[in-house]
Amino acid sequence: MYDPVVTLQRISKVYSRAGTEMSILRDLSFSIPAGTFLAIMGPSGSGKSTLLNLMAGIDRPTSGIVVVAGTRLHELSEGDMARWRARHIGYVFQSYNLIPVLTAAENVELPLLLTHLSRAERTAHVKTALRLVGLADRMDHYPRQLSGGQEQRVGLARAIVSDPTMILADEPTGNLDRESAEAILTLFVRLNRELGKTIVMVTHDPRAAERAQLIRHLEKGVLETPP
Ligand SMILES: Nc1ncnc2c1ncn2[C@@H]1O[C@H](COP(=O)(O)OP(=O)(O)OP(=O)(O)O)[C@@H](O)[C@H]1O
Repeated sequence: MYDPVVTLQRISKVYSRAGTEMSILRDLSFSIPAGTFLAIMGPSGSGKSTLLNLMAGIDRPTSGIVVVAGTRLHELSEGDMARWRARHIGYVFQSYNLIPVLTAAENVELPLLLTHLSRAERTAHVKTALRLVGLADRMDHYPRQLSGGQEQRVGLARAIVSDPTMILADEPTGNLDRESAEAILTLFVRLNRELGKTIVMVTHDPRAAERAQLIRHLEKGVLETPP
């Protein structure tokens, strides 16, 4: 158990475009205790996805140190980072990002292809993950044969199948109707409460954020706790 799971120390992120520098995150420091379900809110363009991607090791800060699951991410090579990410991060995307030519079960199995698990073990893990999201009867369906809500539940099964240290979700309910969104949020709450998963969710939706234990607002590159 890593506690805190995430520590950000004096993180800054600056993008340069057409000779102009844009400071997206400014001297940001905070940590996320193990077992937290945190929602990050903030206006469009405030850097929420950038912040999530720093925690996932998908992006690197301009300055500052990111420590996730006991690892200082800047010390990893790209190859080590990919292996580290497969072990520790489950990522849920707004637009699901399922591979259309693979079935639900094959999509969920993908992260396990990077592990040493046997085929039989992989199948067992895939079944467990799909059962957990209530889609045991849709294993052989292709994404086009699923509703948006079901596709996102497959996305969530793929994120949890390797039992990662942390789940990161970028607007996971952004493309869903209210009922499907509630189903996904209820799954997040269960994963957090029953399995102790640390979850960081970026969202615009105050009703989604309310389901988290903790809400932080990103405003002009700084994280604020609402009153
Ligand atoms: N690779 C990049 N190069 C240059 N600018 C970028 C890059 N990625 C993001 N930005 C800029 O950084 C800012 C923050 O982007 P980010 O996607 O993190 O915001 P966000 O809060 O997640 O927004 P939204 O809610 O609209 O998804 C935006 O102004 C964006 O244009």
